[in-house]
Formats: sequence, C-alpha cells, structure tokens
Amino acid sequence: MPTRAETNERAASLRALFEAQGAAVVEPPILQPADTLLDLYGEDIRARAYITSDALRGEQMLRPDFTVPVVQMHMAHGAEPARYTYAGEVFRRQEQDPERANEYVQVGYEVFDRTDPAAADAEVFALIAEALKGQPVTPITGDIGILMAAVSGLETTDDRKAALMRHIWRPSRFDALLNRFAGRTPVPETRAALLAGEVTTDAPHIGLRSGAEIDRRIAALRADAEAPPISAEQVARIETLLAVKGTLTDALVKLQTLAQDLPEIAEAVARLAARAAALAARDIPTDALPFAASYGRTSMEYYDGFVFGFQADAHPDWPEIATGGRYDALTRRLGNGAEIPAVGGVMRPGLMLELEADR
Ligand SMILES: N[C@@H](Cc1c[nH]c[nH+]1)C(=O)O
Repeated sequence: MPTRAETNERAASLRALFEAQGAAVVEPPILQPADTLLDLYGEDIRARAYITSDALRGEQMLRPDFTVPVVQMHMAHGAEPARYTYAGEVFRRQEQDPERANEYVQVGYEVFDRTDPAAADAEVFALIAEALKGQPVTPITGDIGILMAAVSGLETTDDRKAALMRHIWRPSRFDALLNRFAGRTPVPETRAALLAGEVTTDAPHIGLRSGAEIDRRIAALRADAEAPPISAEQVARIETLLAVKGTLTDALVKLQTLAQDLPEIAEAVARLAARAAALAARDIPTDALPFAASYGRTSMEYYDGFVFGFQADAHPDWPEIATGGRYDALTRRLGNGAEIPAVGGVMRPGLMLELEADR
C-alpha cells in the first residue's frame, strides 16, 4: 500500500498535468450540505454517504465526489468556457467489501464548454488515457444518452417511461419492469388482489405513507393495469440496444442500423458518431476501443451521455482506476435556469501506485 504522502505526491503531479492544459485549481470544502445535494447522486452513493449534522447548517456530508460541488460553484459564478482540476479525498462507506477504501484520493478534470461537446468528451478521455499510459489497464466506454432516448421514445404511458428512466441505474429492476410492462410476467398476486378491490385500506394506519398517498398509488397501479402492454417488438429493440457491445467502430455501425427502426435514438447515435470522430482526431484507436451500451448503469446517476472507465487488467475485483462522463442535465439542475454542456473524469492515484508496485 502506498503511504498517504506518496499518494498525495502522485495526486499533485496528476493535477499539475491538468493545470498545464489550462485548468484552474479548485478546492471545494470537504463538508457539503447533504439535504440539497445528496439526491443528485443516486441511490448507491446516497446510501454510502457519511452524514452528520450541525445546529447552524443542518445536515452535512463528507463530500462523496467533487463533480457536484464543482458544478455548483461553476453555475454560481463561473465564466465560460471553463476547465477545472482538483485533488483530494472523497468519502464513501463500504458495506460489502471491507477491503475497499472508504476514503480515497481522486484527481479530476471537469470541462464546461458549449462549443463542441464531442471534442470535449474526447479531450477528457484522451488526457486521462495519456496519464494512464503504460499502466496495465483497459478502457471501456458507453453512452447513457442513447439508452435514455430509447426509453423516452417508447410508445407507452408517461408513468411507465418515468419508472424505466428511474431504473436505468438498476439493471435488474429495469428488466423486471420492462417484462411487466410488456405483459411477459404476471402481475404479482398481492397486487392483483389490490386492483380487484379485494384488499381494503381501512386497516389501522401505521405506516409512513398517508392515506391519500396510498390512494394515489392504488389509482396509479389501476391506470397502469389498464394501459396496453408495450409491444414485443419495442421490447426486443430495447434489448437489442442494451446488448450492443464490441469496438466503438463496430458498435457505432450496429447502433446506426438500429436507429433506422428506432428513430428516437438517431440524434444520440449521431452524437456518438461525432465523439468517435473526435476521439480518432486525438489518436485514440476507435477500432480497438471497447464500447458497451449497458456500461455505466451502475455509476453516478447524473451521467446522461458519454461514460467511460479504466479497469486494472490483473484486478477485475478492484474499482476502476479512472472513470468519468458527461452530465449536461446536472448543470441545469444546479443552474437556476442556466445550463452548459459539461464532462469530466477522475483518476485514483492510490490505485495507480498499487498497480505499479505490483510489477
Ligand atoms: N465524480 C465522478 C467522476 C467524474 C468526474 N467528472 C465526471 N465524472 C466520481 O466520483 O465517480
């Protein structure tokens, strides 16, 4: 294990690399407001944040990442375009694997630039790939925007689309919902009874939900039961899409073909094509770069476009050495009416040093 000093030293030299690209150094506080910011992260990180409270400031969390505070800071007073870099600890509780660090150093780079999003995606990826050059790691890329476009293009009720959209981040829940909406799995017995009116809700009220909430939920379930199933053809297209995997070059061809039957993904696929060209322009061999349409579904829920990661070849059980992605919608949520396309990524100097010590 590298010492803290060694890790910090590597972090400083990686941050210097990003500074040399014109990024401004930022140092968001370790304590962040939990109540307003925590829901931007998604279920996994929410469950793993260290939360504490303060009589004056209310709920506070130890920062689980830098992206959210950096976006907040940029949207409050950043001039654009802007590039930022940072190095410091993030904190996430580990519930399953005690071997995984609950506190570790990240070095990151974030780009807020509306001129050419594809070029910005490629810039972030290429800089991180360059910083990892020579390390035994393999990249993987994906695109959450294509999935989102496919879901929002489904011919079904808005409630069903919203439910699928929420569960993009929980692949097995997503599959179960899709099967249910397609009428491929039977409605659970208890729900069938509820819908048939066989269960009354005049039992003593002991739960957290109010009576009105329960009634609303039952009405929503009834409306859902009356909606026609999503067609087998549409479900098959989503499944074909999710299974797309291969080199970026090959995956792009498959997705372009699929877009002929699924016009709603055409724009997102065109963005992928532009990104592939921008990556090639930065000397990334796209005919060898892995792409998987389902990659990125278990990471930060603020991603809505390009996603990428680098995995240590000899340690498939380790967390990724570097990860990142595009988060345009997050800037809107924190922007008070403003928004700007944004993308970034982080590296883990501690894991990089461990990898080097391996050899
Ligand atoms: N903040 C993300 C990484 C990232 C930076 N910029 C975009 N994504 C994480 O901690 O996983």
